[in-house]
Amino acid sequence: MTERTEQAALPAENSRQADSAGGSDRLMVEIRGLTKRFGNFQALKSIDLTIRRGTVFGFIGPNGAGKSTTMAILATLLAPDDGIVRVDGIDVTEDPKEVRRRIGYMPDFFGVYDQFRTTEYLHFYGASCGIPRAEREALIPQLLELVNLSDKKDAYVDTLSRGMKQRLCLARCLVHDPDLLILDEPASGLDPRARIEMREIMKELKAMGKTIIISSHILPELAEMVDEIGVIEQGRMIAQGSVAEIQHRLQAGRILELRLAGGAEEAVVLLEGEPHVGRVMRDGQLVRFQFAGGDEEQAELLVRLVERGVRPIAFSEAQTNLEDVFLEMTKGIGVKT
Ligand SMILES: Nc1ncnc2c1ncn2[C@@H]1O[C@H](COP(=O)(O)OP(=O)(O)OP(=O)(O)O)[C@@H](O)[C@H]1O
Repeated sequence: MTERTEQAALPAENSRQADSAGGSDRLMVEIRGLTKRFGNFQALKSIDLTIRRGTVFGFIGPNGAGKSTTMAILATLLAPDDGIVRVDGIDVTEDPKEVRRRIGYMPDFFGVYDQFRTTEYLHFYGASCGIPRAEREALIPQLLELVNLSDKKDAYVDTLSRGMKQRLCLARCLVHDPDLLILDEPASGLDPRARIEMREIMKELKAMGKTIIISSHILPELAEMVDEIGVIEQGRMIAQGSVAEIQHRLQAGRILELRLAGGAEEAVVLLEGEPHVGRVMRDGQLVRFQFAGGDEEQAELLVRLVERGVRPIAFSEAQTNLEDVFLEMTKGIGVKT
């Protein structure tokens, strides 16, 4: 864990600069050659990472891979040693104040002031962001509703469950309506129900047009809510892309599934003689095989199989989940689940 103060991530004021270039193709996060050292230890080794506006980005990697360090640099809490880090086109070292206006950062530890009631807590943060009381009066009930805490508006923070405290921290991150949310393990330590709730909130935030970076070890949870993933391992980015793209890259092609009306053994023999086909596996009348060709080759393959008497009931791409991909990529490295 990196040492830092979460307070420092709060924006100095609420005033939002006029949205610059506009358009969803604009990069919300641009990281090039990012390097970070702690003494002699190199925690980040020339990381490249880009995230387009409106993307929900899952940042995954085993313990100590460098996720929190990268996120703390994006949140302007740690200084990079080398490389370029921009949020919405603004360099984190050149203009950290302007970056802070655009981000909401939720660290992987959360300090909440237990003596506050939830509403007071949000007023406190809202005030420190420079939001006038009248605006806060209208905003805070909306935020509490968004994070499903309306019924806890008068509760003392120390009476909230862990999941509720997480959601309150999330509401706090949203007080100044940031464009980019940086959420370090928002689902960690939550029970399954609380995780589902967190996932639903992420969906709402995405619908509101926020760009979100979520780090997690809870991979199936991430798979359902992210558009893209980046895998980091020992301070290096080892992959970035959509879940499907990364699966393809990892498997050097796709896994196809052929469900047959009969004749699976003959189909296996035919497939083994086909170009682009790798390992072929059979389970009854279900045949699965690795396929390194593109869509066109896949269509031609099906035509040839049918011409040679194969009778498919279904022909589709097999679903593999994000957890399989991640474990495959980080084989041999301690993975916290
Ligand atoms: N302040 C620090 N001083 C020295 N080493 C640090 C410091 N902060 C982080 N590190 C080291 O840098 C590496 C990356 O840590 P980081 O917290 O970014 O990993 P992580 O991927 O977030 O892991 P986790 O999932 O366990 O939080 C680790 O080896 C960690 O021990």
